[in-house]
Amino acid sequence: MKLAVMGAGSLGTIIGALISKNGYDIDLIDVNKEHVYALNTKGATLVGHLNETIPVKAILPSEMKEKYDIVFLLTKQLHNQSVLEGLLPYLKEDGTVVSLQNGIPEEQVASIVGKSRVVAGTVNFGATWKSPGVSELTTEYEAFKSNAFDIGELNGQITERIHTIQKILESVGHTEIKENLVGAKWFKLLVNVTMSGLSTALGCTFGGVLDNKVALTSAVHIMDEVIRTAKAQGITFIEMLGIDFNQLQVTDESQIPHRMQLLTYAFTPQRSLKASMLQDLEKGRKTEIDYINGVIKAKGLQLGVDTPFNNLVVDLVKKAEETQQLPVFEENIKYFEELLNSKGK
Ligand SMILES: NC(=O)C1=CN([C@@H]2O[C@H](COP(=O)(O)OP(=O)(O)OC[C@H]3O[C@@H](n4cnc5c(N)ncnc54)[C@H](OP(=O)(O)O)[C@@H]3O)[C@@H](O)[C@H]2O)C=CC1
Ligand SMILES: CC(C)(CO)C(=O)C(=O)O
Repeated sequence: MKLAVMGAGSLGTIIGALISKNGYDIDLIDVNKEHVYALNTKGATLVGHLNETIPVKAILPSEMKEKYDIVFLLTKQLHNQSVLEGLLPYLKEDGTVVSLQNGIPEEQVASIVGKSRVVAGTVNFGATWKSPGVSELTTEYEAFKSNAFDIGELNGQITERIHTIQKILESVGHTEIKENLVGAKWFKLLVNVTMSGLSTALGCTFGGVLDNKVALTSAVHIMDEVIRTAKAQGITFIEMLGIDFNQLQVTDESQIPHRMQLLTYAFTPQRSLKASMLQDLEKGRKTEIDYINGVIKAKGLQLGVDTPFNNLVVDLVKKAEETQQLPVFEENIKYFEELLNSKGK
């Protein structure tokens, strides 16, 4: 079985290396020449909550030769059209693309490679690319090992191929097959919209959001907007940490302190996480904001759900992209404070 990771960056380096270590034949495909060279000559060096160097085979997209059975898609969504069009000649007729990106990219992926060749999943840990050949695991080891991926078929069926993919991903960490894949993707979207989007807009870690009353109250409202948008489409989130997020819509102001407590409980173990979108801003790059908070803004508009907190996150992140200035917490928190005051919240 011939495997590939398409986009061996922060996550792809770790995932590709650990699958390779388990004896699978996997190519780590990436456009960064220096990174590809370092991976081939020195191996993949995993740091942070991991500490090992693993021999891997890395190639540039222009060096693809063989056809792949399974490709783990780990480039940023911004590049999906060109990445997938380039991959098409190298994907077997009965091959599969495992879309592991944040957001809800499956429709677009399917429109390029064909619906029957797509399965999807969520990555439940964080990683940061450090330098050529080196990637850092930013989630604590136990949390990473015990809850690495949720995966599933788009139609929720339990098939032989989803079991095969589960077995491969178990090389990295615990992998659950979800019949409610849409609910799993939307739960990850809720996390990304609420915590990654807001922390990026404020230029802080997840802990920075939890430690500030205005930020945490805003996070509750952002989460509420996601829940309302999901509900309007008939989407049911999977449960996480025994919490049913479907029940957390804010119908009365008095519920806000309880929601703040729940967010603190759920994300305290992730305090040190820095959203991948903030890492993009630090590198002077465009973020996936259109595919994360932008999805809620667009769907909210379409479905008649008001999403002012989420729209503010989109505006602030886009401003940072355009001006190439990193968000400053003390400046941007004022916009959220104004929004809270204007709503009398
Ligand atoms: N990092 C994290 O903690 C998490 C990220 N995710 C999601 O996973 C996905 C990947 O994220 P992440 O690993 O952070 O992203 P990175 O940007 O770190 O990695 C993507 C890699 O793909 C490379 N690349 C760009 N264009 C191409 C191309 N045409 N062909 C092959 N490789 C290409 C990039 O090279 P170059 O940098 O030179 O452009 C980079 O090395 C995203 O959707 C993200 O939202 C999900 C959970 C956690
Ligand atoms: C929440 C986090 C950090 C890890 O799952 C992530 O998905 C991201 O910021 O891209």
